[in-house]
Formats: sequence, structure tokens, C-alpha cells
Amino acid sequence: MTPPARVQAAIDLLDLIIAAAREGGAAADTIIARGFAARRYAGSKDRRAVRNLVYDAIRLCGELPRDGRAAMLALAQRLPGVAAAFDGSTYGPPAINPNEKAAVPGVAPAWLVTALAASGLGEAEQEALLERAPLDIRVNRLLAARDDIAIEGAQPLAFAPDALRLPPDTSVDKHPAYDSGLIEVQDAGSQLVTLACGVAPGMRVIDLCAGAGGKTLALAAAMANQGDLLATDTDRGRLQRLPPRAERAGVTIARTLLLNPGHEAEMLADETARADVVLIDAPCSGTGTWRRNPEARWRLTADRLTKLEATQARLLDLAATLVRPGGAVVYVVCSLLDAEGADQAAAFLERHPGWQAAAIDLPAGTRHGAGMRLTPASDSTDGFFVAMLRTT
Ligand SMILES: C[S@@+](CC[C@H](N)C(=O)[O-])C[C@H]1O[C@@H](n2cnc3c(N)ncnc32)[C@H](O)[C@@H]1O
Repeated sequence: MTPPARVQAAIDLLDLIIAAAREGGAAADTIIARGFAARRYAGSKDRRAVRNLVYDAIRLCGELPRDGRAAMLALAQRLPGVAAAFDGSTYGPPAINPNEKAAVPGVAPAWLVTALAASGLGEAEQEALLERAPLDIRVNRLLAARDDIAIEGAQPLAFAPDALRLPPDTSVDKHPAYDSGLIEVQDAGSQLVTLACGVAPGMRVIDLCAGAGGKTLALAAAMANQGDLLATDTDRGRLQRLPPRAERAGVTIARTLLLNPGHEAEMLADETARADVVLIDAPCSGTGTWRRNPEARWRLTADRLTKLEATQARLLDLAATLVRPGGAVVYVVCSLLDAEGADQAAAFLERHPGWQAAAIDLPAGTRHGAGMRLTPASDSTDGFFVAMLRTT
């Protein structure tokens, strides 16, 4: 493909991504994969170049752009090579009309920038939310030690004991260590918030929002595969992916329970007041993972955020019923909005006399409200809030 043809292909994909953001359609990654499947003539270099153009344009535009061309025009204002591609050639975009409006660069929609600033994130912290994320893996200490893993360019992270940071384009899923369950792709921040749970062999632990089990597997490793680990979620598709992953990782203590939304408490009645630790990796806006899904900031609405906050509070109250006296609820969100993090923890403590915030001992992060915060700018991880809430 010529450089102009690559730019036009990126514009076409951006049109689809923008429409999907407006209408609640597929994620950008899915749209890009489908787009390439339909463009068999694009080689691997073309695909990488088009993908980079698409993501650079998404990262640059804070508000949802009018269309793909407006987004690419914003990028053209920064990159002369992209501007030169608007040459009107056969497969390229038509030449730039001097009156055409480019999308306005920015971190996020204005209401979200205000909410991030009110949550204590300065400009540099906000901008770092949109940098390219590194590629981290967790070494599964049930089957291997970090030193056993030989992957070219892998760097051990000083602040996360099981983490290796890999060169960006490493094909992890093609590595033999992946097939045999020795490694999992997992951001170092995710690894740290699991570490914050302080679980140990023999404990009874519930991973209330387990999804496909990213943190369940890390919990099982920290428990040395001893104890009882219940992984629950309301999403059948995600939870179904957990058992095969557990098998590959040699995890034998995890059992799963699919919850019926609205009936979680009844379904967990047998678990009342028994757990040493309940991890709530709560559904959230994901502002801390914009590095991976930058178009998520175009999809979030104030209404959606309010609904998420209500679910988070409900899950906190549910988790409190599952913990034994002296046990802990560990509340985690991959969001840096206080409404989902520090404010939720504070509101929980107000609603539940007899509960206290416990100190979390982590090798990274900063104290924030009743818990700790990890951010891309300060910790080079995804953004997280984590609090440990203990009952007496
Ligand atoms: C942040 S994701 C969890 C990611 C997962 N723990 C991991 O490490 O890969 C939040 C999860 O909460 C689940 N969820 C949403 N509402 C829930 C509810 N009422 N009860 C339990 N899980 C819920 C979602 O289906 C989603 O899988």
C-alpha cells in the first residue's frame, strides 16, 4: 500500500470506530481486525502502519470526532508525513481544503477532564493515561520462577515480584512458556492490586468479579494452590474462559459460580461470613486502562458512570456480608475517578460502622483516600485504586 492508501484505510476504520462509539458497537480492536480480514492485500507492515495511524488519531482526539477524516486531519497538523498523504491520488484521501475543520486535540471529553482534575490528576498524569501501554507478563509461580523464563528483551520489574516487561511486539501467545501455563499476559498494576489482597495458603477467598480469571489465577498462585478460591461473575462468556485457563496454569483450587444479576446475595447465601478475603475487581469506567482502549473515553457517559457507581456500592455491601469477622474486603477499580475509587471506599466506611481501612503494603503506588492509587505517570502501570477494608 502507498502511504496515502494507508492513511485512507485508517480514515475508513476510524469512521467505523466513531460510529461504534456513538451507537455502542464493537471495540476498536475488533473493528480493526475485521477491517484487515476484509483487506487481504494489506501486508503485515501495512497493517502495523494503519493500526498505528488509527490509534495515534484516537489518542489525539479528546472529544468524539465528527468523522475519521476530521480525526486524521488533526494528526496531519502534527505529522507532516500524514499531511503529505492527503494528495488526492487514486487510493489516497482527497487534498485538504483550507476551510476544513480538523478534530480538536485533547485528553478526553471536557466533563471527564474536569472529573479527572477533581480526582487530583494534573495535566501530566492525565496525558500519561493515553501513552502506549507496555507489555507485561506475570510468571506463574506455581510452575516457574521469574529467572526460569527466557524471553528476548524481557526485563524484571523491581516493584512487582512476578512481572517481566517485554519488548512491545513480542508474540507472547506463540511462546512455549505460554502454552505450558508458565506465563500470563497481565499488567504489572493488576499484579500489584492482587498482591494487595495479602492472601496466603489455606485461606478461603472469593474473587467476586472474576471475569475470565486474570486475578483469580494470580490469587491461586499467591495461595500456593492451597485453600478455597471461589470465582464468581455475572458474565457467562467471561467466566467460561476461566476453567481452561486455570487448567493450563495448574490451578486446582478455583471453582466458579455464575451469578444471576440482582440475585447475587441469594446465590452466595452459603458463603455468608466465611471468607478471609473478598476481592471486588469491580466493573468500572476503565479510565485507568485508556492506554489500551483509548476510544473508551468517547463511549463513557455521565449516566453510565452513575450506573457503575450504584453497582460498585451494591457489590461492596454484598462483599461485607461474605467476610468472616476479622476478614477483609479488597476493593479495586481500574479507574482513577474518585467517584469510583476513594469516594466509594469512604461511603462504604460511613455505611458500615465497625469497618476500617487497613494499610496496604505495596512496593509502588501512592496513598489516596482510604487506599492507594497506581498511575501510568507515577508507576508505569495501568491506573488503579485499591482499598483494603477490614471488619473487627
Ligand atoms: C474489571 S472486570 C473483572 C476483571 C477480572 N477480575 C480480571 O482480572 O480479568 C469486572 C467484572 O465484573 C463483572 N460484573 C459486573 N456486574 C457484576 C455483578 N453484579 N456481580 C459480579 N460480577 C459482576 C463483569 O462481568 C466483569 O467481568
